[in-house]
Amino acid sequence: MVLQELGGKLSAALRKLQSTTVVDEEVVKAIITEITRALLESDVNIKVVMELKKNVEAKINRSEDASGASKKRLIQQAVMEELVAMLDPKTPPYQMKKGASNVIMFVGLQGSGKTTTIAKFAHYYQRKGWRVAMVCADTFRAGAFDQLKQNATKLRVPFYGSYTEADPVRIAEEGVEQFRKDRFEVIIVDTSGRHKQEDALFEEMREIQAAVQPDNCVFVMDATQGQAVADQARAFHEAVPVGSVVITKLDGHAKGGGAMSAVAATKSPITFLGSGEHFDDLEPFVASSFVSKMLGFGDFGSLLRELQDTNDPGMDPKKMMDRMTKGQFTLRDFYQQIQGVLKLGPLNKMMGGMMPGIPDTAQQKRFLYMMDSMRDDELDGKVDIAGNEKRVTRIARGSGTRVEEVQLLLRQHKAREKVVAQMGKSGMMNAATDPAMAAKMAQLMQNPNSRASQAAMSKMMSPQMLKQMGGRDGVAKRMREMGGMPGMAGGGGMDMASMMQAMGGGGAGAGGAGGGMDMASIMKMAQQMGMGGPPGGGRR
Ligand SMILES: Nc1nc2c(ncn2[C@@H]2O[C@H](COP(=O)(O)OP(=O)(O)OP(=O)(O)O)[C@@H](O)[C@H]2O)c(=O)[nH]1
Repeated sequence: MVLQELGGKLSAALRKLQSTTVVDEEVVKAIITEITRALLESDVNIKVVMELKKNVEAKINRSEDASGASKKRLIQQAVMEELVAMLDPKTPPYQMKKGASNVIMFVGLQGSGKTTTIAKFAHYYQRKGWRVAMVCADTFRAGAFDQLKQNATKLRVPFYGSYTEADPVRIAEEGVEQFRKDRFEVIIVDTSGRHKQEDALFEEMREIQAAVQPDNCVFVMDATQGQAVADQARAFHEAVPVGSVVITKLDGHAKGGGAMSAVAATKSPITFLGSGEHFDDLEPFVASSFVSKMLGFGDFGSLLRELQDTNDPGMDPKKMMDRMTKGQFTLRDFYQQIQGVLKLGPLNKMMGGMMPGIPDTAQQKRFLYMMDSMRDDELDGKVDIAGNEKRVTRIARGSGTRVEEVQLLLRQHKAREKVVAQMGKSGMMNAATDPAMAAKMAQLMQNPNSRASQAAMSKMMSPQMLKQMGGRDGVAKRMREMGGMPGMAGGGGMDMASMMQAMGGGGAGAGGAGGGMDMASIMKMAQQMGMGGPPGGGRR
């Protein structure tokens, strides 16, 4: 997770709200001051910070007479919205077209992390099942071709380049032509960087751009310089049609917030963030999800996007739901579920708190390692492992765990399988995946403090679930808590109600992950199975 420090400071300021009962002018002022300071410390431009402050204050002042609880929510919502607005240039980025040749030219200064990012980018699309190839048109830096070649070989991605040809335009043209002919879907062109912005670099970029006619120019930029990158971003933007930006080296860097807001100000959409030196360290960027995650509110949006994007047919969430409605629950399903829970972050903890007997995060991860050592037929429940001592020992050894732990995993899986089988038989699973029910729950969550909503919510639950939640009072308490949670009760595109509706509706945006991923089913399944959340995305 990038920008931890800033996130920690911002959420600490917001958490103060939770502990105060009286929200008077002084409290509001103190919180806004803390947020302002946190942003300035992460090098966000002072003008941008002042604008944000002004907007938050205006939003709060507009509803002067709001009561304590709703005022808290209002402040949290306003902060969320303003942070999202700061990072979202509202310019749609280039959309990759499946089945066509998308030529993507990467530009950036030397050392910005361009070549590394290209490998991450290739890996990202490759994992999703796209046919990827790379062209090295960086003839300026000695060793650039070797670096790209090494990465491409590790990733098993075809590459094109030359040790002898000195003309980058010619290499780019030839490489792209060959890969177009071979119908590659993502053709990445690496171009040279220079130590600083100079005319020769921009001229070369323009020539390559004219020769290969890329569908998108991705500008790679190093975050460590903070807001100072604004000039650089503008200069590249003027030289070539930059369609998206990747910001690198955001891992633990104090100035990241400055770089991100500076880029957003140039109206170039940020599409990915680099957060380390490994191929996996690339996070797709969506402002609302990012802010929500940064503040520690969990990130349903990107979880669902991952679910939709997953390319492994065994990990298809729709198929998983289909199987579950039939009462089947394989180890592979268990794997997906644990992954989903792990991705929920703090929300995992919150939901976990509702249910006893949930393995902690470390144990969940060890379960994943064990399942990584299993064969497909074992994951798919075609053969039994529990009775095969040799396999249990082998799996323990392969995953660096103990035999008893593998047995624990198998027992936990069996227990869940039993519950799903029962639910499947009773038809409860079908009710749980009913979008109308999700919409109704969403509506009720809009008034978490109303006694009528609490009663209606209780009525929607099965007697066992109601009992588990501590009866009507327990449901009321849970609703109030969720309603009072920032990001849950509205705003920032992350509110519980619209999330439920989106997921339940199965339509646009985050929803539609097989139509079966509504909040009601997630909550219900979580309740029934002693787990914390929805099934997770593709397996690594
Ligand atoms: N911590 C961290 N390091 C990164 C990240 N991205 C790249 N790097 C490191 O930054 C250094 C420069 O990256 P390169 O990819 O070689 O740089 P480049 O921009 O391709 O350089 P040119 O090809 O000369 O333009 C390398 O040591 C990378 O490992 C990131 O997201 N986080």
